[in-house]
Amino acid sequence: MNELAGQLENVTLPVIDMAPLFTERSDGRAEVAARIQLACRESGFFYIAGHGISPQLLENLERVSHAFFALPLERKMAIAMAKGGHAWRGFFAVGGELTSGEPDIKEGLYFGSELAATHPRVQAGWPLHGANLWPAEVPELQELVTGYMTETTRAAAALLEGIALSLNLEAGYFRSHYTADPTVLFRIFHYPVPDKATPASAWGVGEHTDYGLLTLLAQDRHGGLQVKTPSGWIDAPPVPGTLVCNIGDMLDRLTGGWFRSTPHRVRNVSGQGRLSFPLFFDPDFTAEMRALPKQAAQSDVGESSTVRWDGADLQAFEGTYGDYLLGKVSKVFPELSSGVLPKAK
Ligand SMILES: O=C(O)CCC(=O)C(=O)O
Ligand SMILES: [Fe+2]
Repeated sequence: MNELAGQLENVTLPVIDMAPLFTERSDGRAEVAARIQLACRESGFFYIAGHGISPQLLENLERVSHAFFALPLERKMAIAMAKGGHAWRGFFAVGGELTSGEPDIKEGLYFGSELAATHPRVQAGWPLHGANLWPAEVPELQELVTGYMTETTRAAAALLEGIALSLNLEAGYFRSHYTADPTVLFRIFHYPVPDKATPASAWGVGEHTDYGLLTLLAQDRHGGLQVKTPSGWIDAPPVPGTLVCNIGDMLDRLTGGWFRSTPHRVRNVSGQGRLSFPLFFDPDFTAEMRALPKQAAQSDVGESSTVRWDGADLQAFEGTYGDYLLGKVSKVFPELSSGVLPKAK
């Protein structure tokens, strides 16, 4: 951790070394779990070190992603999301996503678990299930994205064991109840330098919370991510070698608000194009969302747990994770969803 020390001066969120979660050492695991518990209750955001993801892989992914976004718009549109249909994959242009009702100043690529046309869920026409779209001009992207998703999913699964321990549940609790067949979505975002036509009030990503269990975010050196804390908005600047981790609405729902799904937003003021790489490690599409068993520590839920950034009553949600996700997706991509998604709750 020493080499990090100098980088941490402007960082107020905790950095948690999760390496003990990859071992059998119960004392080390308990210590990590205690730190996770504190972070999830305080802000729902922390950095993870010791995640096991190859820095070389991330470096290559960054280089190749820049090459993709530098293509002319019409070449990027060759894999536009509309062509991914139900699977919800491919490219969207700046202004194409409305995270909190207004167009975001970002473009991006959507990926997910690769499912063949013969997979029963694809055959049955399930939304958000299917094959990824890959750009012909940047062939290296496929192997890099696939490798990054594999490594980051492994880190997320280990981290979820730490979260289970932090809730007095057995380490495998979430795996056996919620993530045996997880919903894994991965995105690459490019936040361009705002041009003269961009209103000063516009956001790269508007204020929102994430939908599922865990988000693991790699960001390049430019920064711009802000997190809402009880004492106001704070920056979550890049810390080399770490990822930002935050918990989503479903962990908030499962813990009755004891763990926070915290609003965040992005504005790129670096003067250069910014890349970020969020991976969402979420429950099975079919998993029913209800409160955790009683032994999960969740006794002193404060009032803030019921007052949400979007006015929604998260604790009242009942249904599967798929229901929840489709409801969200149809709001952030209204145009696309009207054609391809079944009516969501
Ligand atoms: O780009 C970032 O730093 C954050 C992206 C984000 O919040 C999201 O994709 O949910
Ligand atoms: Fe987010």
